[in-house]
Amino acid sequence: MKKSKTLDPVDENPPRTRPDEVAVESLQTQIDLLERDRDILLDLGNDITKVREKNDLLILFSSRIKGLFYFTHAIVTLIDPQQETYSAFLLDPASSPIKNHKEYGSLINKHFTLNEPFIRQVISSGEPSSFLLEEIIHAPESPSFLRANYDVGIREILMTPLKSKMQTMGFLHIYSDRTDSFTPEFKRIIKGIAPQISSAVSNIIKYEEIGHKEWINEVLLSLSNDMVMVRDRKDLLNVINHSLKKLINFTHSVMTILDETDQTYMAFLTDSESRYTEYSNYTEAITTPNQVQDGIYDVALLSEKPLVLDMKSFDINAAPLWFKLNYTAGAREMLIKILPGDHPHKHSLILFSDQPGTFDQSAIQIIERISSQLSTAASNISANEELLNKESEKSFLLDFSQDIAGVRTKADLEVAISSVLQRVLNIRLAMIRILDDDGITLTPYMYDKAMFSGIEENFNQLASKNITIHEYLSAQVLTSSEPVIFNIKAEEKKGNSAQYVQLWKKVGFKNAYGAALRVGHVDQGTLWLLTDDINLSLLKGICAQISIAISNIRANEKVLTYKQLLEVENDHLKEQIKTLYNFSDIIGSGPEMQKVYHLISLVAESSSSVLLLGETGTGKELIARAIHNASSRKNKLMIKVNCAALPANLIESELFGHERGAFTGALDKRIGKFELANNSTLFLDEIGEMPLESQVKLLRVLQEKELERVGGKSTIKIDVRIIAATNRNLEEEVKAGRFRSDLYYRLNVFPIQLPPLRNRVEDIAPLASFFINRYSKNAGRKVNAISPKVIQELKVYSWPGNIRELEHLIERSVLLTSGTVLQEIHLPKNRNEREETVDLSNRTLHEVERSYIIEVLKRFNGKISGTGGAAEFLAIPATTLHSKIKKLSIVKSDYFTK
Ligand SMILES: Nc1ncnc2c1ncn2[C@@H]1O[C@H](COP(=O)(O)OP(=O)(O)OP(=O)(O)O)[C@@H](O)[C@H]1O
Repeated sequence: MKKSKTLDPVDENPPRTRPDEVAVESLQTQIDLLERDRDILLDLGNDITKVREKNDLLILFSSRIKGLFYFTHAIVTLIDPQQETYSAFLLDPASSPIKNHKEYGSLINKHFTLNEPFIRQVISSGEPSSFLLEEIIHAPESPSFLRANYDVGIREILMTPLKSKMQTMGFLHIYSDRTDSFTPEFKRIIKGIAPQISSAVSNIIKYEEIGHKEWINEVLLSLSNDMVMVRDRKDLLNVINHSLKKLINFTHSVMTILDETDQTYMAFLTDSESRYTEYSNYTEAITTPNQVQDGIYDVALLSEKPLVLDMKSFDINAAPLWFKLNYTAGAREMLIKILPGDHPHKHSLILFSDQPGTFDQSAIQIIERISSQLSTAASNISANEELLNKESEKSFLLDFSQDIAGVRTKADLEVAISSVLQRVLNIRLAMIRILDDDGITLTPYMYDKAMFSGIEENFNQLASKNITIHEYLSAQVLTSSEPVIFNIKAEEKKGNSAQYVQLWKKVGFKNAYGAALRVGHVDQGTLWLLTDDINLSLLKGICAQISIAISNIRANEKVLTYKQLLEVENDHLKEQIKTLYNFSDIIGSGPEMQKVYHLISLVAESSSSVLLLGETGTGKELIARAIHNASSRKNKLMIKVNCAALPANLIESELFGHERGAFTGALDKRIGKFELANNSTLFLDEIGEMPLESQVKLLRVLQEKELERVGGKSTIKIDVRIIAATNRNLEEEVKAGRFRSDLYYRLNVFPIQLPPLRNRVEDIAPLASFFINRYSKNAGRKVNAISPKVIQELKVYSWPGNIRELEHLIERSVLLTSGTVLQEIHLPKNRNEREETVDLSNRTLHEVERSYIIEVLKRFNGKISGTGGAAEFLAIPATTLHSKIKKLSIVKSDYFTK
C-alpha cells in the first residue's frame, strides 16, 4: 500500500513568519482545519441524514467533497451477508468514467465475493484505505471492477467500510485518476463522515424496503382486484403471468386439481408460455393423471408453507413426467403450494424458475398471502365450468333427444348416433347388443362400421361370436346400476384378455364405456361406446336416450310384425270367409260319412296329428276345418299350406319364415306358417307333393316342437297341431322312395279315409239340393228343386272329381236354368261307363236285367222305395221292382257286399 501525500488546498502559499509565530500559526491552522473539518462534517452530516432518495446521497456527497478534495467518482456497494458478497447499491453515472466500459452493465449487477484479500484487508482495517490500482489489479482474485476502472484511467481507489450496528454493511468506493488524491485529511474527513453515510444508506435501504413493501401491497391489491374479476382459466392465467410475475421472477406456472378420490391430480391450468410445450409428450404430461404419492405432491400436501424444491436434487427418472419435462426445459427450482379449499375443487399452484434462489422468503410470503384468493378464484372457475358444462350438456342432450325422438327405424338411429356422437363429442359407437328372447344371448344390433375399417375381419369374427350375459365385460355392465368405464390400458394391465379389449385398443381410444340398455328395470341389451374423455353424466344421458330410441324402434318393429301378422291373418280370414259355406254344414248322413263323423269326434279334442286320405274333391279340407273347429284351438285361425302349390326352394321360408337378408330377395323379415299357426292348427294340404329335403326339416320341427327362421340364429318354440291331407297312396310313395317313412309314421297317427262320392249315392241328392240353394242364391236365381230325372242321372254317374265335381256341375246348371226346377244336367260323356261295363255279348235278357237291378240296388244300398230309392231311379213303381226282384231271384246277399 502506498502512503498518500497530503494535498491541502489551504496550504498552497504559506507566509514568512517567526518560529513562535509559526507554532502559534500552525496551531491556529490546525484549529482552523479542525473547525473546517467539523463544519464540513456538521454540514454534510446534517444534509446527509436528511437524504431519503437513493440518487441524492452521492450527488450531495460529490458536490460537497469535490469542492475540497479531488476525485473522479464515488459509488456505494452493499454486502449480502447470506451470500457473502457485495454488489453496487448507489452509483454516480454522471461522473463515472467507466459508464462507457463494455462491462459496465454486468459489473453493476455483479456480486463480488468477500472472500478475497483486497476486500478482506478493507474490512479488517475498518478505516478508509487507499490503493494504487496498478498494485492490486494483477492479484488473481482481484475483483473485476478494479480492472475496468483501471482500463478507463482510474489509478487510485479509497475504500471505506460502512458500518451499521458494528457490522460492515457495505463500502464507499472513491476513485481518482491521479495517484495522490487521498491525503490523510481527505481520509480523515471521509472517516468522520462515514457513520453519517452509513446511516443515510441504512435509511435509504429502510426507505426502499418500506417502498418495496408498499409496492408489493399495491401489486397484491391490484392482483386481488384482478382475481375477483376472474371468470375463466384464461383470466386466471393472465393474473398469474402479469401481476404475480411483477412480484416473483418465475418463468412459468401450472395449476393442478385433485381428483374426487384424492388419488390423483392433474393439470388444471397450463401456461402456454412454458418452454416444455414444445416437447412431444407435453400433451401426455398435462392430460395424464399423476399419483398423489409421488414424493412431491404428497410432501407439499403435508407442508403448511409453500414448498420450495431444488429440482436438481431429485432422481429425474423416478419423477413424474411433468417434472421431467420442466427440468429438461431448464427449470431448476420450483415452488409448490397446495391451495386451501375442499373438494370437489382442490387446487395447487406450481411455479418454476431457471434460477436457484428465486423463491426466497419474500416469494414464499407473497404466495402465502395470495393462496386463499387463488383457491377461491380457481374454485369459482371450476364451479363456473361445471355450470357451463351442465348447461351445454343439457342443451346437447335436448338436441340429441330431439334428433332421435323422430327416429323410427334402426337405420335412422344409426345415422343419428354416429353423426352426433362423433361430430360433437368424438365418441364412437362400438356396439349395441340386444338381449334375445332366451334372456341370455346378446345379439349384435348396431355398430359404427366405419370405425373398424382396416380390421373388419377381426371385428366380424368377434361380432359373429355368440356373447351371453355371462361374458366378463357384459356381466359387469348388466349387474351394475350405473354405467361402467373400462380404461383400456388398465384392463390390459389387469391381464384381462377379453378380445374386445384388444379390438378397442387397435381402434385407438383410451376408454370404453359400457352401459345396460334398460327400460324401467328390464334389461334390453348393452351399449358400448369408445371415447377418450369421460363425461359420465353426459354419457349417462346419451345412453338413456338411446335406450328409449331402441325400445321405440323395437316396439315399432313389433307393431310392424304384428301388422304383418294381421295382414296374413286377414288373408286367411278372407280365404276362410270364402270357404265358410263349405263347412257351415257337412252334407252326408250315409254310413260312410257316419264312420267319418265318429272318427272326427274321437280325435278332435286331442292335439294328435291327423292324416286325411281320399280322392280329390272328397272334402278333406272341409273335414280338416271341422276337426279344428271341434278342438280347443278353434278360437285361432287354422292355417293352410298347399304343399303342391309352392316351389321347392320357397317351401322352407313359407313354413319356417326367414330373417331379413337371409337370402337374395329376402328384403324383409317374414313370419312362417308354423309361427302363424302357433297354438292353432296347421293344415298341410297335398303333403304327398312335398320335396324330400323339406320333409326332413318338417320332421325335425314336428319332433322338436321348435324351429329356426331361415337365416336366423335363435330357436322359436311352437305348439302346432298338424292335419295333413293327400290324395296319393302314401304307403306306395314311401315304397317308391318319394316320401320319408319316418315322416309318414309321424303323420299317420290318426288316418281318416274319406269315401269317394260314388260310394255315397244316398248323399248325392242332399248334396245337389244343398248346392242348388247356395248357387241359386249366389246367382240371384229361383231354382229350388231338381227333377227326379236329373237326380237319377246324378246317381248313376261315377264322379271322378267327387263332391267338387258335383258342386261345379250344379253351379253351372243353375246358371243355365231359368225356372224353379233344375230339369237338365250336362254330365260328362262317360256317365254311362258303368252301365257299359255290363257285358251284353253272350248274356240273356233275363241275366242282363238281373245284373242291372242288382247293380242299382247296390248303388242305393238296398233301398227300394221312397225318395232316393232304386224304384225311383229305375222310374218304376216300387211294387213292380219288388215283383221283379222276386221273379229274378235277387236276394239281399247279391247287393249287400261287404
Ligand atoms: N260333405 C260335404 N258337404 C258339403 N260340401 C262338401 C262336402 N265335402 C266336400 N264339399 C265341398 O266340395 C269341395 C271340395 O272339397 P275339399 O276341397 O274339402 O276336397 P279335398 O278332398 O280337400 O280336395 P283336394 O284333394 O282336391 O284338395 C269344397 O267346395 C267343399 O266345400
